[in-house]
This record gives sequence, C-alpha cells and structure tokens, in this order.
Amino acid sequence: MSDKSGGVQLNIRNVNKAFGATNVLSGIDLTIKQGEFVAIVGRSGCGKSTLLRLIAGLDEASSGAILLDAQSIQGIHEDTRVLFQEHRLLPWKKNIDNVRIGVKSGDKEIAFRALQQVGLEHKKDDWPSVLSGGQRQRVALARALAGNPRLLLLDEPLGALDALTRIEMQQLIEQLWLEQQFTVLLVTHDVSEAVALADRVIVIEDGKIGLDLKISLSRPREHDSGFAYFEKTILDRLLVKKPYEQARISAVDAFSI
Ligand SMILES: Nc1ncnc2c1ncn2[C@@H]1O[C@H](COP(=O)(O)OP(=O)(O)OP(=O)(O)O)[C@@H](O)[C@H]1O
Repeated sequence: MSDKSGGVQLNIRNVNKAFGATNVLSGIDLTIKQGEFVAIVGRSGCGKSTLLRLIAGLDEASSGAILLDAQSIQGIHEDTRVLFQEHRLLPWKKNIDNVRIGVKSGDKEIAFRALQQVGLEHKKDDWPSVLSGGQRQRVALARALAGNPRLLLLDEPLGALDALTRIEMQQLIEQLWLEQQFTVLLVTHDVSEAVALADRVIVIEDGKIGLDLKISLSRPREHDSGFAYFEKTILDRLLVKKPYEQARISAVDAFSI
C-alpha cells in the first residue's frame, strides 16, 4: 500500500489518440489539481472512455504526455484505481476476497475496513451472486478503496443502477472523497450527476474539450436554481445542433419568410 496521502495532480498535455486513420482525441490539454473532482461528459462516442483509459495506463496516447505528479505514466500506476460500469467481481471469490485483490499485501484487515467504508462488512463472507446490483458495485468500490488510491477513475460506475441506489452511491462517493481527498475523474452520461458531484465539468466534443465549467456551488448540493443553471448550461452545450441540422433549419426559415 502506498504511504503517500491525498490526491495526485494530473497533467494532460496535447494528447492525441487515433485508432487507425480515425482521430478520437485531438490536442487534449487539461490540468487537474490534487484532490479535485472532475466530471467528463459528452455525446456517445466523443472519446470520454478513451481518455479515461489513457489516464489509467490501459492504453497509450498516439502523441502527447500524461503526467501524474509531474511523472510520465508508464502503464498502470500503483496510485490509480478504476471503477467501471460492470462490477468485474470474481464470482468464485467471496466478497472479502474480491476486495483483497485490491490490496497489494492481500491484508484481510485492510479489505475489511474498505468493506466497512461502503457499509457492507456484514456481507464479507457472502458470494457476489447473492448481492443486489448496487451492493456489488459497492464491493467493487471497496476493492478500489482498499488500494488506497490517490487517483480514482470512474467510468460510468452508476450507469446500471436504479435511480435511488444511484443517488445513494453518489452520496457515498462524495463522502469518501471528502474524507480521503483523492483526485477523481468521473465519466458520466448523467449531467445531473456531474453537477451534483464535480468541482469542474468538462464537455468533450468530437475529441476536443468544448467546455470546462467550474461548478461554484456549495456542498452538499441542493437541486435549487443554481444547480439548474449549471445543468442547463451543460445540456445546452451538449444539445447544440449539428451543422447539417443548422443548415436544414436555415433553409426552412428562408422558405417561411
Ligand atoms: N480499441 C478501439 N479500436 C478502434 N476504435 C475504438 C477503440 N476504442 C474506442 N474506439 C472508437 O473511439 C471512439 C470513442 O470511443 P469512446 O468509448 O471513448 O467513446 P465514449 O465517449 O466513451 O462513448 P460512450 O459514451 O458511448 O461510452 C468511438 O468511435 C469508438 O468506436
């Protein structure tokens, strides 16, 4: 386990990623401060998960640099943990043993404490198969926390959960982040989730940063007029008409004069 505490600083410098002849990310420049909570939103296929995978060290950029605390990443970093939409628990291991996978030393006490942090210590000797979807995702979160992460990467981790469980998980993630001060990057389709949790929301458009918006709301966040303002600003940006749609609308307007 790392003895370093607090979050990492993340620097993304002019990152490009192509698959074959297709450019998926172009000239991404982004600095994320230690302990900051940043959400990434964007239309399907805009490159959000690709960016997250590069930061996780699961794939390599075509060009540019990604630095954690000023060090270029080389593969998967020991201070980084990733939570995906699917829990990825091993069905043949009990919950506590799934969490132990996240602990370098395999220490059972550390795994137990991580299960306590997500409120599932009483399920330690159960199999993942007897848990609800939300509980399985909490075990997966415990596995990530057990590694004492300084950078937590969340790729739509709540996407498959029902609305109430989703809100409870959002509150749990926020509480753990406030306590442990790791840096978080959350990829989500849910604009409300991004505004509820993040200090900054980044909108990716066709592989570039289209908007970088500071969410200057106090915590815990209320669904008030300030919240609605940020939601609308982001949604308006996401729903900007595609050029061909704008051209069609202009043509209709010309005929209706
Ligand atoms: N390994 C790969 N090989 C080829 N193309 C890929 C690969 N991974 C991603 N892509 C392409 O890159 C583009 C961006 O994919 P990515 O998964 O990053 O989008 P996304 O914004 O996360 O989408 P979604 O919101 O639907 O999950 C897509 O067109 C996808 O088909």
